[in-house]
Parts: sequence; structure tokens; C-alpha cells
Amino acid sequence: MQKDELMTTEIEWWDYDDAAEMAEAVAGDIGFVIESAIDARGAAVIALAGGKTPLPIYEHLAKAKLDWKRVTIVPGDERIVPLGDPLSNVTAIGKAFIPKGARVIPLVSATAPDHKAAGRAADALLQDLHWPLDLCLLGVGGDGHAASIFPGPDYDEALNGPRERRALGVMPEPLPKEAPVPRVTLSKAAITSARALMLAVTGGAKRQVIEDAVKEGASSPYPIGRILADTELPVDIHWAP
Ligand SMILES: O=C(O)[C@H](O)[C@@H](O)[C@H](O)[C@H](O)COP(=O)(O)O
Repeated sequence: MQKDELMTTEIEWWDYDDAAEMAEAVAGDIGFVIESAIDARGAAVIALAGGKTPLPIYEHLAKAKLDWKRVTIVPGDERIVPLGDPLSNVTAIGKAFIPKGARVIPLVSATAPDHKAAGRAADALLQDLHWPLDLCLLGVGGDGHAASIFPGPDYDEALNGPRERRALGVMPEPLPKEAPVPRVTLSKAAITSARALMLAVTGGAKRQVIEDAVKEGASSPYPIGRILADTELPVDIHWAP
């Protein structure tokens, strides 16, 4: 593992030889954040990324000896699909952490009539948690999206909505190939308010997108650029080929 030159003072890249090495290191970092929050406050509330890249991280993290019943986990975003669906982020996260005793909260319930209503319901549910989040782990798509903040009709609301709006429904345009469904996502404000923000990504193409996004800053066409431009705390970007 090698720590790169800072691109800005706020962003640190952590490079690993492979995804397995990254998974172990990121799981260690998340475990440390959880422990510190439990020490400080008796509980931890974290948002974990959907998608496939972080699954090996979750496998490692679930083996950590933590006081799991004090840990609340929400997905940073959710595809609007039934629980148990292969696209369901909370289903994958729940498989790893429910057996440990963590509280894993679905963002989407079966009853929401449309993505806007689903977003409002998720936002109401999140009001009951302790804020800000102790940690938000993000993945990044090859198109530069993070959580489910995508270009489309809901883009401005996701980026620039009222600070107290923590989640909203989105209809990406175009719908992403790997999961072509409407979503519920944490807002940029909810993500950037987290006490710790980490990205975990693999592959040269995503690295290039993130490097471009960081250079472009607040005028970036990439959602991840808009998010990173708005964080006040240092961000760790974990990367493996
Ligand atoms: O639910 C989602 O779609 C995500 O949370 C999303 O932001 C994800 O992190 C990226 O799409 C990368 O996904 P992969 O890790 O599968 O490439």
C-alpha cells in the first residue's frame, strides 16, 4: 500500500496492490470509526455504499469484534426494488451485518407508489437517526455518479436541496445500465456532513474520472466532483487496480 501525494489538502489517495488488500484496509478503517463512535457516544450510525465493489470490504468488516448491536447501518442509496432482489443494496448489506446483530435499515419500503414518495418516506425515516453520520462510504460509477446522485430531473435537488433534506427519490437520466431503476439516495448535504467520508473504487477508468472530477471541482460535470468540492473534512480515497 502506498499513500499518494495529496491532490488537494482535503483528499488523500490510498493505493493498494489488489482489491483484497484494499478490502482488509478499508474494513479496518471503518471498524476504527465504529469503535470510536461507540466510545464517544455509545452508538455508531454509518451509511454504506451499494454496488459490488464494497462487498469484500463488508465480508472483512463483519468479522471484526465490534459491539454490533450498537451499530446502525443504512445504505447510502437504494434501487427501488423489492427486498431480496439481486439489485437491492440493503439486502446485500443486511446479509453481511444482520447476523452480527447490527441494525440495518432499508431506505425503501414496498408500499411507496413512486420514487418521489419513496424519497420522502426515506427522508422521514432518516430524521429518527443520530446525525451527522459517523461515516459515509461511497462507491463511484464509471459515469462519475456516487450514491444515487445522477444527472436527470432530480439532480439539482440532490445537490442543492435544503440542508436538512437527507434523502430523496431520483429518476436517473439515462437510467444506468447495471441497474436501470429509479432510486432513493442520500443528498449531497447528508453525505458531506458525515464525520468521515471514504471512497472505495477499483480500476483505472474510475480513477481517471475521480482525478478529473477533483480537478474540475464545483464546476465538474461528474456528481462525485460536486460532492468532493463540497466536503469540509479530509476525504480518503481507497483505490485498487
Ligand atoms: O447503488 C448504487 O448503484 C451505488 O451505491 C453506486 O453509487 C455504486 O457505488 C456505483 O454504481 C459503483 O458500483 P459498483 O461497485 O458495482 O461498480
